[in-house]
Amino acid sequence: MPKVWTERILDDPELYLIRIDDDRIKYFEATWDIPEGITYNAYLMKLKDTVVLFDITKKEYTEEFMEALKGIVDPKEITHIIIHHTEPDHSGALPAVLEANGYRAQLIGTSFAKRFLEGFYGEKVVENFYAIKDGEDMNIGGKTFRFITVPWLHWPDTMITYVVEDKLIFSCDAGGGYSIPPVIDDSDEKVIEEYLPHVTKYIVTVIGHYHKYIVQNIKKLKELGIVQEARMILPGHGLIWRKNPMRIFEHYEAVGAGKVKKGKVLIIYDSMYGFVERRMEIVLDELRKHGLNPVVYKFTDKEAPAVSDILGNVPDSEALIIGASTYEAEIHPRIRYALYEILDKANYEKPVLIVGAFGWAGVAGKKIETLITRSKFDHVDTVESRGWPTPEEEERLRKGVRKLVRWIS
Ligand SMILES: Cc1cc2nc3c(=O)[nH]c(=O)nc-3n(C[C@H](O)[C@H](O)[C@H](O)COP(=O)(O)O)c2cc1C
Repeated sequence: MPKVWTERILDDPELYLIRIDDDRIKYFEATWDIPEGITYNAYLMKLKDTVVLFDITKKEYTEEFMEALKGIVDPKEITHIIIHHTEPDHSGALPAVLEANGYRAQLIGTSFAKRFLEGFYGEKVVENFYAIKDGEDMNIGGKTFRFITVPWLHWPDTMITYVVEDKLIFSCDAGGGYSIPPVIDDSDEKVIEEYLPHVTKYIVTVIGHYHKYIVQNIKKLKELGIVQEARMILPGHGLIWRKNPMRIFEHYEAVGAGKVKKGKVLIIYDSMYGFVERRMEIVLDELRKHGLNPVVYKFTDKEAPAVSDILGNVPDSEALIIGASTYEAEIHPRIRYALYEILDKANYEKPVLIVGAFGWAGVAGKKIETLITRSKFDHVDTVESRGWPTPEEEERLRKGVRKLVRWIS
């Protein structure tokens, strides 16, 4: 059974969090390994003669959500449902909520959201849907609700709500992260330190494909002045930010821009029988001589790290070293997949050194080089050879690392 939190988080206005801790999930979006789990956060605000529900939850947790909701309000009393983003982890239980509500509530979202909801759940769900314009203000229960579109954070339908008088930002996916924090907000520094790497992993795997929009949209919100003055940021996943609301958007900006941790070098390689591995031992030795901090992920016959974890380590790395064997005239399949995702989700301007091993005709190194050259990454060197590395090969590898070190510095 997932833990369900129904917490009153503000008295004025009367605001509740309904958080479902999904500890059953293994692969977010049927792709990203998240043994750390995820939470789905919805919020409910009671105002004068008005009850506003912000987002919902995943279909799988409809029963738990309805029970929690009924503990706070009679669903028939809900007058407005704000849909920030229609992805079914936030909207799956919408038909059940509307059913219990007798279809009285007005839905509010972008015109994209209306189209998507109709496609997901049918016409009836959007019969009473109001499509907002970017920056539009609506008076709801005596408060000014400002709706601001933030396209591609993380779908084209996405918007946030700013409750002007109370300076509250309901931000849905933006500001969210993986894992199930043991508390609901940012009051404990230790919790935040453990949580932020899960936020980075979430940003890269979920929004990474659109990471330039992270920077653009936060700039837009800053120009509107609302990030700086926000009293609370209330995302659709993970911690609520009320002690230092700016901090989560600063973290998003840093990841979006690929802000580096000095000295961190991400190393990814496969090795079936130890030939690439031997090369990487030489590379690691040379890196350490230069005082760099390697973070290593390797695919062998004993281990296969999650690509989601590798992706989470790209944004703050100063450089990448990719090692691969040639496999049936291709890049080894594990590295092929990891690289494909890096280029799609974590395509940053960072230097890359390529290391390859082959049996009869090297292909992997050249193929990786072509992919890197066409991406935002900078190609530093490719060192590829047959079988066990000779002393000359060892020197070529060390030279490649020194070139990378010079590039970084
Ligand atoms: C299934 C398989 C397919 C391979 N295909 C190729 C190939 O197409 N071309 C090549 O030159 N070597 C090929 N090799 C040889 C490896 O690339 C070579 O042994 C390399 O040194 C392996 O490094 P590793 O033990 O670190 O994985 C293949 C090896 C295996 C096991």
